[in-house]
Amino acid sequence: MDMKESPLLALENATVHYPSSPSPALDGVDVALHSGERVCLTGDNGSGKTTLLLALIGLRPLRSGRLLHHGRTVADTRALFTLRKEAGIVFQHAEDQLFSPTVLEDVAFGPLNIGLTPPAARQRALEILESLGVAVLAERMTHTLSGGQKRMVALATALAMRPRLLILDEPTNDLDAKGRAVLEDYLPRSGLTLLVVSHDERFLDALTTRRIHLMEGRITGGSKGL
Ligand SMILES: Nc1ncnc2c1ncn2[C@@H]1O[C@H](COP(=O)(O)OP(=O)(O)OP(=O)(O)O)[C@@H](O)[C@H]1O
Repeated sequence: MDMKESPLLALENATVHYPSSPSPALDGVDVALHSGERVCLTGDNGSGKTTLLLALIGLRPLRSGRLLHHGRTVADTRALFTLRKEAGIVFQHAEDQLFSPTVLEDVAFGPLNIGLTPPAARQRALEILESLGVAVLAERMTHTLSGGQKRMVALATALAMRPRLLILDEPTNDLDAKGRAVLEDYLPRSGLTLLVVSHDERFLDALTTRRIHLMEGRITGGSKGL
């Protein structure tokens, strides 16, 4: 197989079950994400969007089917680790991923963890906060931020790891028009491969290049990218 042609991430015939639920949350899903694409994932509440995001980065185990990273099955912890280095995620509830006392410490945490020196990590964190227009928040206590500010900071923590792929679950929730405009400007210019779950049609139109639609755990519309 020509590895250049392989999608960055793909699921093949993927099925996910939650123990407490009789019907599958994902039911035989085939989907592929190629480098440079900006894909949106739509569907009703409970249709499986978040489950699909989690399955794509190996955070939700498959009952059957395969997860592929650059065309190779993600079959062990090492493969999962390599995948996670490339893929950042910002959860629907942004505060779930903020845990340091200050904004700057939170954004610098990942870079420090992968071995940057404290000054280099601080510099990287400041640059990212600056590029998202929220450098003024750097010294703020994280728990005092507004919902929209928390969302921007959570995005900064993901970007600080310099992922190739960014997965965003309802990124415009709590954002005002200015925050939304920053994302609409920054994300396409970043060159990142994007997978975005959103009900915000205007935002999706401005940002994404392809659409996938889920219904009751199955892909029923858009293009699977296969
Ligand atoms: N931890 C869990 N335990 C049991 N069932 C779950 C769990 N998480 C999700 N589900 C169920 O799996 C199905 C898909 O949920 P999921 O959160 O993926 O949907 P969604 O499309 O992201 O929904 P929303 O738009 O409301 O965020 C739903 O029926 C949901 O109730």
